[in-house]
Amino acid sequence: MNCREDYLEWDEYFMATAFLAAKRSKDPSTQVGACIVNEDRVIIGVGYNGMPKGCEDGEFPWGKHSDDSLKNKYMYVCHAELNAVLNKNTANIKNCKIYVALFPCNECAKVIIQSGIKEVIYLSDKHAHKKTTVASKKMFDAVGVRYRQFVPKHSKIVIDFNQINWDNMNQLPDTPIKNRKDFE
Ligand SMILES: Nc1nc(=O)n([C@H]2C[C@H](O)[C@@H](COP(=O)(O)O)O2)cc1CO
Ligand SMILES: [Zn+2]
Repeated sequence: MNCREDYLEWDEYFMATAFLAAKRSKDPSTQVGACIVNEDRVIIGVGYNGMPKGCEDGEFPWGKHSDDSLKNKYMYVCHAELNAVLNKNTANIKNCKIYVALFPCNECAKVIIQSGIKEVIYLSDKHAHKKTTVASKKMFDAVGVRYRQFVPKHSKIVIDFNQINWDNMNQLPDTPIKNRKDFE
């Protein structure tokens, strides 16, 4: 029997991991995820945008349009890239890659550079016109951090929790495992 052909490629897998992490975000307008991968293609850190630990939802705002900046999320929220770096489960992340849904802002660019990450793979550069993004690219270019856009082959990857209960191996019709004996 031949191997499956519709398995995820590495870039798809790591970007999908970043997007899955983003599902944890409580930000009502933009959910961002990030995934750090080492030279052996092992995931060593994942993060999403959220309030600092202990800064409770009731006390900190998720809005962004108040004239009082203390009442906007931007003062408080930790970006996905920062959390992924802080969550890393190994001391050394030199030469790692970071997969992230949005191009990193200038503050995260500093963190990425200081941590030794050498490549940024992003999906969207929708803030390319903003100075924060221009500053990020200026720093990445200066220090030789590579960046490239990930262009997905599929616009969706579906996770079906039920699929594990079906017998795909033998290409049987949608058959629950409990009825498997019927086909053996
Ligand atoms: N690279 C990024 N990583 C992130 O985690 N974020 C977060 C910060 C905010 O929580 C949200 C952006 O909010 P908004 O301005 O689109 O409503 O995404 C934003 C960017 C964009 O630079
Ligand atoms: Zn950032």
